[in-house]
Amino acid sequence: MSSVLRIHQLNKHFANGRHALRDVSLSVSRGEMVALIGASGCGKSTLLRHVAGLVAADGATDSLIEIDGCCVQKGGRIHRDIRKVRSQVGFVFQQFNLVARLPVLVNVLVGSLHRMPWWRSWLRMFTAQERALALEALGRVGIADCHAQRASTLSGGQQQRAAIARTLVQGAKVVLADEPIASLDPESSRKVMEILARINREDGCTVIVSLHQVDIAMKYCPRVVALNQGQVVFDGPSSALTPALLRDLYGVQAEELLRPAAPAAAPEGANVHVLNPAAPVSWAAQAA
Ligand SMILES: Nc1ncnc2c1ncn2[C@@H]1O[C@H](COP(=O)(O)OP(=O)(O)OP(=O)(O)O)[C@@H](O)[C@H]1O
Repeated sequence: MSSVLRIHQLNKHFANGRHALRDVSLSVSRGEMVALIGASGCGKSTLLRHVAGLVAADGATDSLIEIDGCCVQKGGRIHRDIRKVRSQVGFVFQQFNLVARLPVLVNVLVGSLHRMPWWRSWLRMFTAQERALALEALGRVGIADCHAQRASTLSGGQQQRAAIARTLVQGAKVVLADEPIASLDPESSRKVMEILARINREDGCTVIVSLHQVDIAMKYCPRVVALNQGQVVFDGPSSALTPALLRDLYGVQAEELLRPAAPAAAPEGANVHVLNPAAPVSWAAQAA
């Protein structure tokens, strides 16, 4: 499989001296669905923001980020053609990032702005074809009937689904989802994760999603990358992760990752690994 994302020797110190990313190197193949896990403050958001070219890495280094062979940043400098690269990358934020007062359909149509002349985007003049595409995307995430409502009137889960519809309209090859379910109830979380898995499966879209709970990462993502204090400490099949390994990697912080998702998140008959920190042996046996 060809590599769609390449990260080489990424380091990031913030102005306050915090060393948030330490020599991060990763390669993600086209069509993979990868979970980025780690305790709070380990650098998940910082890494995704670097990949999207929203933050520059430390200068005077050999760092490199490429998406589909195009440079996002090199040696701490964001590439001058970053807008072109960003058009291939959909970013789903924890807090949805929709324009609250605008209708849902217009929010989704924002995903097509990069394909139209500036005057049309400025006047918000969308063609019938663009509207049809946006409606179709809303249908795929199950909220077509909400298209005329203001974004602010949707539930959190519906807003997140609208944000995913926006990436569909954008035609993103890579979707970066930064804790997309962190503020959602279990049932909405399940729907959002199912939709991300479906666009990965059906559209061949590469998905990298940061998550707090290991059980959700294991259920939806065949590959897991775990960070600890800005460093990649595990990169491999999610089935290889065990509570014992997580405790080795994280020490006391492992409890944060092992906290199971609420049972309501599990669909009937689903093969969910419910992580019980009190019973690591049986869970490890199940995962093996
Ligand atoms: N703009 C900034 N200035 C200074 N420090 C920052 C900045 N952004 C992030 N940090 C620090 O970098 C580290 C990594 O933060 P980051 O938000 O990437 O973690 P995270 O793994 O996404 O955490 P969470 O799961 O809580 O969202 C943290 O210690 C954070 O305080």
